[in-house]
Amino acid sequence: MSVYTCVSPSALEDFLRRYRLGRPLGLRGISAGVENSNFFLETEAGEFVLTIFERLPAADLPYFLDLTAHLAQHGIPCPQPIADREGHYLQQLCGKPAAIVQKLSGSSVEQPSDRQATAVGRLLGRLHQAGRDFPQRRANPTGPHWWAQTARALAGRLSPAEQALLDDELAYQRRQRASHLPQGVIHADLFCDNALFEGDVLTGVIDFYYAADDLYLYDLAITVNAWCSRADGELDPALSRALCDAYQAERPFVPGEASHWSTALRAAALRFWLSRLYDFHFPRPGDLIQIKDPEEYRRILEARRADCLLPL
Ligand SMILES: Nc1ncnc2c1ncn2[C@@H]1O[C@H](COP(=O)(O)OP(=O)(O)O)[C@@H](O)[C@H]1O
Ligand SMILES: N[C@@H](CCOP(=O)(O)O)C(=O)O
Repeated sequence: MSVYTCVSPSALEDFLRRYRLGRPLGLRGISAGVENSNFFLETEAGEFVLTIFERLPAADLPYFLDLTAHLAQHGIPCPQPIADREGHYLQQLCGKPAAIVQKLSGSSVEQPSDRQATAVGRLLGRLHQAGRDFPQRRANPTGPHWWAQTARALAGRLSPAEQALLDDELAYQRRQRASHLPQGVIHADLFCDNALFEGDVLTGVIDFYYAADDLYLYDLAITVNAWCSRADGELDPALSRALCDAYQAERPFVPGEASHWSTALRAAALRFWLSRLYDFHFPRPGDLIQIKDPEEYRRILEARRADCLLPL
């Protein structure tokens, strides 16, 4: 659970006066999430989610909020940001940037079914298409440059086996070239806890705070690793097929993407192994902090390396 900032009742009252949402009726810290402090907020106007941005660069926040608004306007089920009385999505609370967004119905699943994987694949394909005419650009801050920087920060803290795996994978990824493949706005963190369902119906996708420009295939690989990996790191072939087929029905692959698939899966595994290692070795202070297990992503990375010619 991650709540890094406590909000007093008077601070909340002052904050809400800047919106047309009436008075606060309740505020409850949310038990999931890693990056931001999130709260379910009830006001006289209904239920919302309040996010206090803890470590995202302030200059990037309009991008996330404008992107979510753009996708919502293009039919993607995601939380429409709520504008304040002056029409701004971004405000300040407890001296930090903050925003209120629409609360979506549904809840996340831990063990997705084939139908749920299909719904996620279709949604991701639609999201990539809907992002095509979003005018703002954002380079991916957790790309290869960040991998190398994070690896340097972790030096001396890893076991010899972890260090050897990391060095070898970084060297492998440095030799790959993919800049000719289709790119655009990607979600970049479409894990099971970032999709909401009612039964098999996908009611929403949330948490666009890693969204950026990068390869669509890499986003699909992040999603497949997150949704279709077994406890031992191996892919569940039926789930993976369901998700990828549904994705391709929305955005068919171009030549060259299939042959890059295995590299994309490895890159996606490496990225989350690194961030989890970093959070494990450099935990942040806070009231309710959730640290995700790096070992899960080490197993996924090992399994994708062993399956190095995995067909798409
Ligand atoms: N708009 C929303 N509607 C409903 N629930 C939400 C919404 N936004 C966040 N949540 C809940 O809050 C949790 C954490 O949100 P998330 O954006 O993933 O946090 P973080 O950015 O810290 O990772 C989610 O798993 C979900 O349960
Ligand atoms: N999904 C990532 C961590 C990022 O946290 P989120 O709560 O913002 O999705 C992981 O599982 O490592």
